[in-house]
Amino acid sequence: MENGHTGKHRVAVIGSGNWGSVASRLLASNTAKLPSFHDEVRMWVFEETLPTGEKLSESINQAHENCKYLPGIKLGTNVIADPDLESAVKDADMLVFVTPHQFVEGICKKLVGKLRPGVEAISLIKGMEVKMEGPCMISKLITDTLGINCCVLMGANIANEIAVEKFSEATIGYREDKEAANRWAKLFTTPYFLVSVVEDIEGVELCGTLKNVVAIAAGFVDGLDMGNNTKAAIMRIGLREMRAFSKLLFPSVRDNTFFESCGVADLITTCLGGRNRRVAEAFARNGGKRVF
Ligand SMILES: NC(=O)c1ccc[n+]([C@@H]2O[C@H](COP(=O)([O-])OP(=O)(O)OC[C@H]3O[C@@H](n4cnc5c(N)ncnc54)[C@H](O)[C@@H]3O)[C@@H](O)[C@H]2O)c1
Ligand SMILES: O=P(O)(O)OC[C@H](O)CO
Repeated sequence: MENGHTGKHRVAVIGSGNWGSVASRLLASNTAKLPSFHDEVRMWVFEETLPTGEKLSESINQAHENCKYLPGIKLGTNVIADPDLESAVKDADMLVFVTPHQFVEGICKKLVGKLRPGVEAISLIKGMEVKMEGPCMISKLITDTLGINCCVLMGANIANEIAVEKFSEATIGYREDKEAANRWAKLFTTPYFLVSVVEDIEGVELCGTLKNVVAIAAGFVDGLDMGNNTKAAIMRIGLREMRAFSKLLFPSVRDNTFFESCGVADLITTCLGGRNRRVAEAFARNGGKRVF
């Protein structure tokens, strides 16, 4: 697959929160170096007005920094913030979805009929839609709404650590199209971000989704000062339940996927340092009442 205009792939990132900004930075460092990609990474920004009165997208383009979601880190001059969704994706043939999961359906509906032919997608979103008919994976939502192939990238990836180039691993899950998955792996791999590829899209995506539930339990354990042994038990039993639940939803899910970065490693990092753990700890320490 090649982009018709220049022969180079063009990347757009849909989302500019903490992980969206870090992913854009990482991708832009690679597109600047790899000859098969156009330098520029367009990053769609859900527009906000900052306390200074400035628009977030303008501030990003001026300072090359997302002062709200990733303060203190330069994104690279080739990351261009764009508050107009249609304009952000119009030339792209590689789309990275990285918004909170609850916004994806609305975004996809706005993109119907607006994409170039042959576009490929990848989802970095850890979550699922729960509909009346049952759970729906985000990659499937993207594929069904837009009629495009969609891989997933999950892993032990606390964004603030990747922002300062601390070593991390990640797992790309794909269905059938290994060539597309390898292209994504090339685009994401850096010396500090090591990506592996597995043919188990549901397994990889469910790991990224379900570990959040276990992390909340781990946060309760911390908030109740129950100790490390109890927390380890929660993580072990949680991993076993993640596997059982995943296989119940998709019998094709592979055991080995739970030993990739997207599985046990993401579970550990989220239960140690993730936001889901933190929020649950704060809730428990506050006697089960809302903190904010
Ligand atoms: N932060 C991490 O360390 C991390 C790591 C791996 C995966 N993830 C996953 O990445 C996804 C995105 O998380 P994040 O950390 O980049 O976001 P975030 O929680 O830092 O920020 C929220 C984002 O949502 C945007 N937003 C608010 N209202 C919106 C709306 N109505 N429509 C569209 N966007 C809106 C905000 O502008 C902001 O960009 C999540 O699924 C998360 O689980 C996060
Ligand atoms: O901060 P959390 O809990 O959303 O977790 C962040 C990442 O998913 C860790 O891999």
